[in-house]
Amino acid sequence: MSNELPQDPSLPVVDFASFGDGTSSDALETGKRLLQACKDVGFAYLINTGISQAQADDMLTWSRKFFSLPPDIKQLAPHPKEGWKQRGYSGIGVEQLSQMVFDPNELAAIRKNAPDFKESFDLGRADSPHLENIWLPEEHLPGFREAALSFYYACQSFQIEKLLKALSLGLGLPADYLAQFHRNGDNQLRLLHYPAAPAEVFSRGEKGRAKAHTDFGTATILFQDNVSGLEVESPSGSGQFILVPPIPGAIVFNVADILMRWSNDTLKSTLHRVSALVPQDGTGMIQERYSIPFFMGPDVNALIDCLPGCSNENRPKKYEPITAAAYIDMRLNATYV
Ligand SMILES: O=C(O)CCC(=O)C(=O)O
Ligand SMILES: [Fe+2]
Repeated sequence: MSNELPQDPSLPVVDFASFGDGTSSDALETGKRLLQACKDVGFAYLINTGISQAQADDMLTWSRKFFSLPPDIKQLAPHPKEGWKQRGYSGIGVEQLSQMVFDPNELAAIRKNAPDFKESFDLGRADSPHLENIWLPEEHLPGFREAALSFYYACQSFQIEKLLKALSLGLGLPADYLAQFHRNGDNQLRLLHYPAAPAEVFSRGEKGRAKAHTDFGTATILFQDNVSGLEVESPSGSGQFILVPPIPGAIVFNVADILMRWSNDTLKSTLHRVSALVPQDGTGMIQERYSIPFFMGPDVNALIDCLPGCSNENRPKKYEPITAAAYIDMRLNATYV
């Protein structure tokens, strides 16, 4: 796999080339480096993960094919109404507004309410007892199901065999420590498509790509096509956002909210967003963008209690233990009030 690393990448780079099965001193070094990135920024570029750029490109090509299908076909795999059932196809938010709003207050209200201008398809493991995948009838896109599941399992293998081990080692814990809370594979692969649109609909705030947010689960890895847009809040505390452009061969990693709580806020779940960047091609159009996050979550019955080594006299435990299920319920209730 080729890594054309820029001179001064905007995030720390963590190299898994010599991680092996997580037992060597090199593996410990990788874990420490990853942990430092989690403390400093909450984000990193990962290279030599074992998931090749060719695999990611192949999945991005499937994603393009999927989203190019007619809307009524995509609707044959509809996302359930219950927001927590993260499976199947979600269409682009219904357009809410006229192009002719100039009142600043009205515009501010619209900006706040404008749905993200994107469509998505979610899937998980094939054998979940409580959350089944929702597929298109196979004849509409033969091979899609198999390709998507195989990519899902490639991400999960990296998660279990390397990433959670590296995090555990970095935290000074046995390599398999975090994996024991991730036995059921409650993860989610999301194909995302941000359609092209004229630049002014973004600059006027009528459409956005993804508003600033943190992710819910343990951690996320993200594959992007070659259209930039992901931005991460600067650790300087200035409130500014740093562009995280795609680097061929590199995967973007971030800590999510459960891991931040679990680590007594030692590791950071950092705000990030997707902006519509105006290309310098004079067309005035914002290019479409495809990305694929893999959201990792602990088993629903896992007890999220301060990890060993993350609290002491000077840094007392901030949070009560909570099961992952109760935590997620709490967050969803806060979102949909
Ligand atoms: O599309 C991207 O690059 C990031 C998406 C994201 O942050 C999310 O879906 O949580
Ligand atoms: Fe995110």
